[in-house]
Amino acid sequence: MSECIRLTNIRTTYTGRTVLAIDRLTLHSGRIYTLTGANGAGKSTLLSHLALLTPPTSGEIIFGDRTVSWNNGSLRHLRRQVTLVHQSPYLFTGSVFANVAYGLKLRGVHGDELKRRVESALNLVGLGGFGHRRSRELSGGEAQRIALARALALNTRVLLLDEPLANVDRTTSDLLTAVIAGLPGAGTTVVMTTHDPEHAERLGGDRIHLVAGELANPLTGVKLSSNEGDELCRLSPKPAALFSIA
Ligand SMILES: Nc1ncnc2c1ncn2[C@@H]1O[C@H](COP(=O)(O)OP(=O)(O)OP(=O)(O)O)[C@@H](O)[C@H]1O
Repeated sequence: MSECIRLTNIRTTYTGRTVLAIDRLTLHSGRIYTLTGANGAGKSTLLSHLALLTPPTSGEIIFGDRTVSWNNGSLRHLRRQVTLVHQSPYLFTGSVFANVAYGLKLRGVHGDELKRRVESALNLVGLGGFGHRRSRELSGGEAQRIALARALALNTRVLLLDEPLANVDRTTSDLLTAVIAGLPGAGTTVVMTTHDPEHAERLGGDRIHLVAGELANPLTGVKLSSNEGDELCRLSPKPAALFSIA
């Protein structure tokens, strides 16, 4: 199993307060991770580092085989391999097609290839045929699915999803869960944050659980020792052992 992202000795501090302290964390290619933790545990901060949007105060991030350097042009190249879908994604005024096509066009995809990739992404989220709809006329759940389609169309190496299931009904949640669960098969590394243990269980994958900015066992809340962040799959509980669902 090849390494996709490795974090070493990460410390992130705001006004003198350490909000993230991760000695080692390794994410593998083609795996799915659910990122859990209470409000303020550091999930968004970690997601922002993984998206290469903000640097930690100290420590090292290795992306693929490259150490991330925060102040040179290579960052732009690396960022193109990561997509972050925000909890309340912004769709600009215009058609659904234009929204999904936007990032592809920036990457130089045009014509039939553009059309094919947009339609295939819309089909994946169950909204085939929605291309002509106005984005402002979508329901919240539909907008969430379009935002996911926009990310899927880019087919990046890493997909980061911030609470994609938080504001959708059960049917949409099931559909999105099935789509997300299928992504590692295509080689994508997925990290999805959630407050809801049931969502984490339904999606499966390995758990990255944070307690006050540190990696912890999702079952017990006990902080991990420094090398356990490399072995999350060993620590991730089997669903039935963790939660019972009605
Ligand atoms: N820009 C900032 N300036 C100062 N403190 C910040 C900043 N961003 C985050 N924090 C603090 O860092 C800690 C971690 O915040 P973060 O948003 O990463 O947590 P979270 O787990 O995503 O929380 P939530 O579930 O509420 O979204 C919190 O105590 C927060 O107040």
